[in-house]
Amino acid sequence: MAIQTNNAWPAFPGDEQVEIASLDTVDFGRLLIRDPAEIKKLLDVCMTHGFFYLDLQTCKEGLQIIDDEQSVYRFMEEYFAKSLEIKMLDDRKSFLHGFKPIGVFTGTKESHKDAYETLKVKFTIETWNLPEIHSNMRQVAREEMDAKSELLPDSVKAKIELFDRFMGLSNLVNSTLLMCLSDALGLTGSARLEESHRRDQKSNTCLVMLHYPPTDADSANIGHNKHTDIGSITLLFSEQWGLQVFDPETQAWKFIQPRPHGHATINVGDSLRFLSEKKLYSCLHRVIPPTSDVQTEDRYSIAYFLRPENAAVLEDADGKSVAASKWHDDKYVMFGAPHEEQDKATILTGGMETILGRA
Ligand SMILES: O=C(O)CCC(=O)C(=O)O
Ligand SMILES: [Fe+2]
Repeated sequence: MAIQTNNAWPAFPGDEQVEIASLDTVDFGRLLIRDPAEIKKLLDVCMTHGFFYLDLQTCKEGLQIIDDEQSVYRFMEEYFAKSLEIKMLDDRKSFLHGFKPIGVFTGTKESHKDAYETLKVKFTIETWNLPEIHSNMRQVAREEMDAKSELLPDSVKAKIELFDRFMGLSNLVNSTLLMCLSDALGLTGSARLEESHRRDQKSNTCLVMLHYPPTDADSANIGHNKHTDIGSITLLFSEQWGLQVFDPETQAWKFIQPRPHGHATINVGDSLRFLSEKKLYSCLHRVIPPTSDVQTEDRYSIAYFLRPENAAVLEDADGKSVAASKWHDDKYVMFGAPHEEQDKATILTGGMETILGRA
């Protein structure tokens, strides 16, 4: 469906008419109270598209995330405006911690590198997973542990209360989705999805803040290459255009319209697809400059990646058993490989290109 992008809000940067994906909206407040109809809707969208909007305006926890989302954007604007030299002090050479400069991974176009920088946050202990701890004590525990952490950037330490709350609530959203999906799939006992995302086990769950600065048409860096997400559920926020999803029906990329001030975008990742005996749909997506190869505005996005415990065993697209942590590490290595190598294996797109057609 071609949409008049000049009527869209937020405004589409540019005069071009582009295809926009029509995504369903799931109500988070209804999921929190385990509304059966909403749970069924959640399962349906995860089995058909694997990408949907989550309305966060219908409960107090959701409203708090929407508020905090704005504070995280303000933090990001300030952080990414620093010089590269300063930001590199936070480079931890890690997929889970600290700063990543532009150009580490492969871009959307042949022989181009990526056009985004990131700041990743993972706390030493995930205290929000311990509901029995009173929130004040939780805060103290967080501050004491992470004040000493060499992995956590100082600018994050300075906003620890904001990140603690935002990541705790993001975790609540993603684990609620996981529980509802287990219910909807009729899973019981050790087969429930929560059982491979246990609170006291090590995982690669983390928060990633992404910044796509303006670029020229002749830049050697472009976009965020096509991929499926590594983990189970991604909670994503952005106020700017650029995210696209591959539509198998038309075999074309479609833009996802940002819906700021109330909605998150959710997508299913490879691990959840593999854990659900491939019943759930891990969708193929990418980020490109909305105006023909030129990124005219700064784009900021916030992704909270829920991933299974490191030791969980997945059956990948080729039917091979792989530990969740190995799938994570191998996929990150593949993000940096040239297109030719990426196209030879199923890892970059979690085997979804076999199902969807080649993007
Ligand atoms: O920046 C975005 O909107 C999406 C980023 C993304 O797909 C990812 O980091 O996995
Ligand atoms: Fe992604």
